[in-house]
Amino acid sequence: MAEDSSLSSLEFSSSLPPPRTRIFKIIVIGDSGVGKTCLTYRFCAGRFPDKTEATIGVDFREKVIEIDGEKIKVQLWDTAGQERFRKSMVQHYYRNVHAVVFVYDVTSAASFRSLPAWIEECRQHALGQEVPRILVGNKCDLRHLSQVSTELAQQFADAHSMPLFETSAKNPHGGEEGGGRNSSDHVEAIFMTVAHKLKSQKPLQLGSDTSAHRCLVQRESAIYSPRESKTNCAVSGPQ
Ligand SMILES: Nc1nc2c(ncn2[C@@H]2O[C@H](COP(=O)(O)OP(=O)(O)OP(=O)(O)O)[C@@H](O)[C@H]2O)c(=O)[nH]1
Ligand SMILES: [Mg+2]
Repeated sequence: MAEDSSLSSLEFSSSLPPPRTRIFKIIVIGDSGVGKTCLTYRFCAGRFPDKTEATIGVDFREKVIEIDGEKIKVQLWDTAGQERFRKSMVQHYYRNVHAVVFVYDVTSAASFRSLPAWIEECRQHALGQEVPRILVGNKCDLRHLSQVSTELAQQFADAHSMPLFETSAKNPHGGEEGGGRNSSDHVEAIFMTVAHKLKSQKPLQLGSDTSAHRCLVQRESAIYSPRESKTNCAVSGPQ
């Protein structure tokens, strides 16, 4: 009998679900060519891609990071900047999103001027004010070609209550290629900052209502704000 009960407790413990990994869905948006694919690739693969083509629809990149002993899956949605490649996907970008990264290219004043339109798109998709937004000026390795001053970008960021990061997906340690300047933010640090912010905003909820369960019951049509979503279920692909 004693043997039986120890067997069943062994079976029970081995059938427990493995520790869950929360998913933070972060969308990266901005004009075509600003470097969204390169930035997300740099964060997830750790290097600048050899070659990129215009993104069609969306590409997903994921990286599991650890914050305070908790494993978190950062799921980056590398969206298409070209209208014709994004229009059928836009509503999926914004569904259950946890944070938004706006990207402009420091060598393109036009990409900076487009930012209000990207912010407006977020508004139209009813993104809650609690969803963190950050502003990233990319291609800082080409400072000598810069068309957007840090001061101007900072004013814009302040006006929209966003932190500003200036970086380079190509040379994330900053500065001109081969030069000595070292003023850019590291790509890794930027996404880690977002993840830290999300983690502090969404403390891990313990209890029977597990993330796996919620993911299963979450309906495609269900719209809820990330604040309501205590367990951060995110879809794993285009819906
Ligand atoms: N010098 C420099 N070039 C970059 C950097 N980031 C991206 N690029 C280049 O900019 C071009 C566009 O980069 P992508 O990452 O494909 O741009 P995107 O924003 O994803 O464009 P879409 O997919 O069309 O929306 C490519 O030729 C990249 O090599 C950077 O930090 N520095
Ligand atoms: Mg792209």
